[in-house]
Amino acid sequence: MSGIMNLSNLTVVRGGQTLLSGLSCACNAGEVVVVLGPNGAGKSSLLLAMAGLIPVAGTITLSGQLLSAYDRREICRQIAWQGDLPPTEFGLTVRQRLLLAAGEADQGIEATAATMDIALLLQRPLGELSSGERQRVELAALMLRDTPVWLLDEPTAHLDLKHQIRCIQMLKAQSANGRAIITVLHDLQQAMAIADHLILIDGKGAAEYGKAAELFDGNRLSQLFDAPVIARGSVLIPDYGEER
Ligand SMILES: Nc1ncnc2c1ncn2[C@@H]1O[C@H](COP(=O)(O)OP(=O)(O)OP(=O)(O)O)[C@@H](O)[C@H]1O
Repeated sequence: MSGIMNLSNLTVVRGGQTLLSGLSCACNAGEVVVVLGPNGAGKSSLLLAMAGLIPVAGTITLSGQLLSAYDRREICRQIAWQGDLPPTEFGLTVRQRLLLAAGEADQGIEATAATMDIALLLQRPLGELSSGERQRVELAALMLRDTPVWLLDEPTAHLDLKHQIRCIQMLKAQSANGRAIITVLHDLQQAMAIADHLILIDGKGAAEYGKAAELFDGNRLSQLFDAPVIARGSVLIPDYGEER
């Protein structure tokens, strides 16, 4: 395999529990890998492993070198991370948060703020924003960092429908511009809209990697989530039962 990030025979153990074992995959520039699986399966743990933040068995390479051989600063130059909303201490405004992400050059801040629909929030303190507004700020901060790899843990969390769509469109555009994006998602439609490849983690220690077109299958996803997933035309949706 020859992606910008390659996992080979990866095993992740946490709290004495094997979350996944034997996972091999290639994450290529210009492609989106979506990680799906039930709560507690190990999706966030896999991203932490890919950022070099928790120990693993097997190998992870980044730009052709072992991840374990990089220092933290170089990993940060190559990988950007979006996880839970960070704390809002220090009284930073939105503009100051974005300046920190952009490395003090304010080039691109206005355009990025427009893309994430936060232009009117630039002077506001982060601590006064709603969760969805803060999530949009964090996505804008991500866009301002010039890293080839993005590791995203539920980037559409907290977002209303308009901004979920905007986020998914932004991820498509970023991947078309050459970023390698590995993202955890819970929404099947969002996953279908952007995934080139999928990593399915089943919560029992098994993980599977493959082309999205091959792994998006109602039976397979029903089994994965232990929940009914039905096909409506070419779209897979959760079965909530009869409509009222
Ligand atoms: N710091 C930790 N030490 C030990 N075990 C942990 C730690 N953090 C998480 N775990 C355990 O590892 C397992 C996987 O957690 P993880 O957060 O990776 O799941 P997830 O698939 O991202 O779940 P969710 O969909 O709920 O966000 C869980 O059983 C969790 O309890």
